[in-house]
Amino acid sequence: MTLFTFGSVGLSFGDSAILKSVSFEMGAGEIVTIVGPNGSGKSTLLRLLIGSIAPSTGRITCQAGLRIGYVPQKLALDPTLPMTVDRLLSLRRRASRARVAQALQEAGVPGFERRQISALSGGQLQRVMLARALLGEPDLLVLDEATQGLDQPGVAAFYRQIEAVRQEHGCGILMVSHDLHVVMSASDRVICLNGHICCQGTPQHVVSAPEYRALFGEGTGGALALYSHHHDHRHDHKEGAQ
Ligand SMILES: Nc1ncnc2c1ncn2[C@@H]1O[C@H](COP(=O)(O)OP(=O)(O)OP(=O)(O)O)[C@@H](O)[C@H]1O
Repeated sequence: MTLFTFGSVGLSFGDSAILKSVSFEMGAGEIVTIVGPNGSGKSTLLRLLIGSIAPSTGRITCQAGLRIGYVPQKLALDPTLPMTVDRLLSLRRRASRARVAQALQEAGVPGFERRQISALSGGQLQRVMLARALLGEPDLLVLDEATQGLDQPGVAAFYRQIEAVRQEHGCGILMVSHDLHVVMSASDRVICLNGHICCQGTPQHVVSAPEYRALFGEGTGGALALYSHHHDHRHDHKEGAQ
């Protein structure tokens, strides 16, 4: 079953083409990761999917009644504002205590209802945000760099939680991430975006690219090698560029 389809989607802000002819689809229960350099349009693609902006060209089709749970990059909340976890979780929709407790349990922060948001660690806050997304019983979880600022064990633990959520709920998961080495193993498919889809495939396919070896131990330099593999085209996003 297809959750959504992007058909030749393009997006321009004024004169700048941010996304050009992006076509892909996601099946139920798939984990797909979008990687790409800064400013390559990853967050914009997610914003198109959740409907907060409309495409300039092309079409986005979603399965009828598709429920999307969105985990943002950061929570835009004044850290000095007193706010408990269960208050945050009930801001958007009312949920029973039992349901909140269950969502917190599934997200790996059981019993956190009375904690102050300002007193949570980065990893705990991301799990609370995951619990918030789970409350809507999503068919598709969308995560925008949800592990930014977490340390290496925190990142790995968060992805393990995501995989457990998929097993439990069978929801599809679409995420943007810079944690390439971790998402490679956790994803069914990786899409490299740079204004357009440069390449995509299974992690094994990507791993077989010689540049992937450069990812290990070479930090961002290695990661960026992935984006440039097999490129025989330009990235100036002008009309006519592939
Ligand atoms: N509302 C907007 N108006 C004008 N330009 C925008 C707007 N939103 C995003 N952009 C531009 O679109 C481009 C893509 O931004 P986007 O946030 O999608 O990139 P990204 O791949 O998620 O980057 P990063 O890895 O840095 O988070 C950037 O050049 C950005 O400046």
